[in-house]
Amino acid sequence: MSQNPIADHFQASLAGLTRAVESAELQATVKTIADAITGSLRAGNKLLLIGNGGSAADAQHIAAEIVGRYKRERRAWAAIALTTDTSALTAIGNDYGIEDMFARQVEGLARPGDVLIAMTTSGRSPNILAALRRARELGVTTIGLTGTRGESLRALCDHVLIAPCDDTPVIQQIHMVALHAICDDVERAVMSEPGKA
Ligand SMILES: O=C(CO)[C@@H](O)[C@H](O)[C@H](O)[C@H](O)COP(=O)(O)O
Ligand SMILES: [Zn+2]
Repeated sequence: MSQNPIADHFQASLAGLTRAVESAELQATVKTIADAITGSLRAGNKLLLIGNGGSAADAQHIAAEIVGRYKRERRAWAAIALTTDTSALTAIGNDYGIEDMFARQVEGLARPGDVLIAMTTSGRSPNILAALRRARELGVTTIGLTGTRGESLRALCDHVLIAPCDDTPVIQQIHMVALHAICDDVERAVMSEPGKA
């Protein structure tokens, strides 16, 4: 700790990102996840995203990159953040309980071959775990993004990206860098196929 808490914050962020960029395993996982999403979108399926709090905002951010565009001019691809429909979220939360708020939307909207990205920095949020379980039952590819507290997510996911850190905001920052890298890789891959752009 220095006398400058703001500088400390930047340093903590930098330290987390440095550990991430130095992890060959993490880089390989990012590529594996990108390939899974590329394959799903190429086959006409869709990407679903969920998260709580700041990660809910991140879910929306990435859905917008896919339906809109990341960097390249192309046709729209299918992605939806299940964090945005306040009527569905409040109705499900009120009638069934918060634990079901994403699982019920997954049940209604997901189809076999789709991909679900679930972000949880703790790896323990019951609404995220319930959605991953429901997705698996439905034949959806499950991807968990978490931090070092979230190792147990592996049991529910086809692929898990663990940010090498236990601090929620830094984990979220690493998730966003990884997700932008994934958007870039998916855009390059799908657009390189003739007639698929
Ligand atoms: O954005 C932040 C902290 O940076 C918070 O809003 C944070 O996302 C919330 O506390 C979430 O409820 C944490 O949930 P989770 O990541 O453990 O699933
Ligand atoms: Zn935050």
